[in-house]
Amino acid sequence: MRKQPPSPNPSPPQAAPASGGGSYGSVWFPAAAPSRIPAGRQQRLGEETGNTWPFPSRSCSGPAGCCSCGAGGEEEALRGRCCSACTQLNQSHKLEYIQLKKWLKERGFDDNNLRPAQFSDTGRGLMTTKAFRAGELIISLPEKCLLTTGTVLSGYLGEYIAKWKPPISPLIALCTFLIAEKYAGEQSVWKPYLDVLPKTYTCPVCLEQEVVRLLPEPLRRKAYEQRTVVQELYTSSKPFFNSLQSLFTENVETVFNYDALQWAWCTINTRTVYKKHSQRECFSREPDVYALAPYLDLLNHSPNVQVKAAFNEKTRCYEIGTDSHCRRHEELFICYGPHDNQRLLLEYGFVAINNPHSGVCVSTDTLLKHLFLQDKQRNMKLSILKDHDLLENLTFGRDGPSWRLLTTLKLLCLGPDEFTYWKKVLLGDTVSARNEEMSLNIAAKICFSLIEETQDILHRIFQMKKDKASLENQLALVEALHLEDLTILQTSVHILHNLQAAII
Ligand SMILES: C[S@@+](CC[C@H](N)C(=O)[O-])C[C@H]1O[C@@H](n2cnc3c(N)ncnc32)[C@H](O)[C@@H]1O
Repeated sequence: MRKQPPSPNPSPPQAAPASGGGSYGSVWFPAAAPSRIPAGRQQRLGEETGNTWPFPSRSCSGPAGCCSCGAGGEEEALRGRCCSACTQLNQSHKLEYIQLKKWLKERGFDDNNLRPAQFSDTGRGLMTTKAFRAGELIISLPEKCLLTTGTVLSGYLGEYIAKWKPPISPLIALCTFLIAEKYAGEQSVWKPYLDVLPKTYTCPVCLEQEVVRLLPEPLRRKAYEQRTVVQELYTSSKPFFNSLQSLFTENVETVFNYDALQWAWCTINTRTVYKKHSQRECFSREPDVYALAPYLDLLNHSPNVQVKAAFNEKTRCYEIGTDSHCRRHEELFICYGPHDNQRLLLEYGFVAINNPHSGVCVSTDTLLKHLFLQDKQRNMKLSILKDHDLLENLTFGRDGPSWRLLTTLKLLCLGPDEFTYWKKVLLGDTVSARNEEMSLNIAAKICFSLIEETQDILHRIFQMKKDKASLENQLALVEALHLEDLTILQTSVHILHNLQAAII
């Protein structure tokens, strides 16, 4: 048990300077993560980017009478009965959500337009109880409900953080708070929020090694980096954790163990919104941009939605507004950023089906395997490509091979008599029909070899799912990623086939 309970009424987080100011000053988009987390999120929800995103495309294709079609009765919808296409289960009657709503109401948040629900395709999320018009505010969460470093400093940890040298990072301050409060259990003022946080996560740092080995590159490398980052964070924070011993009757090493830090790190990495705080002397220089936003953080991601989100300095609420119409009894989505599936898995531990931002990478190794070793100009071509940054980010997407990939292949396929035209290729001009045909043929060969590799790995996952039931969820996640890649590659094959037919 912790000796000293947290202050019963932690004062509200310190006011942060304008992070966009005014209503919807900025967009729901993440911020630069501290440089010590290279494999973590580079941006946080709500950071200003100048971008906005398209709005919920999700609509029920179920039979008439289904709740989400709008044809069914509200009662039926709220009971969670639905067609198979949009199966959703209202969760708001559950004790943990009733307590969370009560806790939020005490802090000025009372909302009846959204309710927690379990969705068949996206898991737990928020369902609308009314239609939203474009431009309407969908949620406005008072500052009092936010958990920031201000919350941490104003409580019992404040004096320990203030006197600790070298200063800890804002991120580790938040992790420490989450771990200590979770450990406090019934005594924690934040219990209603902590009770609805996920118990486990599926970010790569939490995946078993044998599952990580099944990830495609470059995600696999980043997954290892993420593990190292969290392990190093744990090792470097241990002396600070030890300094908190007087707060606990138990050994702090039991309270602040590696699993606890991993859980807290994932909570912050997957759930915080962007809220900038001014630099404080008691913290290291890493950016202080995190805010945990209870309830609001139940909103799932869709790459096809458009919302605006920011902390409103006038109303002192974190606000999200929609840019399009959203129907009643549908899952309400926000957009975490224009991320491909590898990034979604790395930073949030999930994969979005039909993600328009996803592509399959062609590594330099794969490229080189398909080139002619006897080409005397090979090294010169590779050096030109390197100078023009055309050996990285070569992809197959849902619209076929990327311009970068095709340009790279066209340059590599220049015949000895065509080599002098390499600048034309970089400008996007056609050099010869032979060059066009050859580059498309190699693109198709690469695509077929990637399809084979993906099918092999899917087969391995299929076998492992049978042998290792305990890894079922983790394997399903990696399987979803590869299945999406397979769809992209198969689409690319068709597109390449049409392009080849067009030039013959
Ligand atoms: C901010 S939380 C959203 C609420 C979360 N589903 C929950 O139950 O607490 C972000 C996490 O939700 C999950 N998530 C978000 N969007 C998703 C989607 N489209 N499909 C599946 N899982 C999603 C991922 O686990 C992600 O790390």
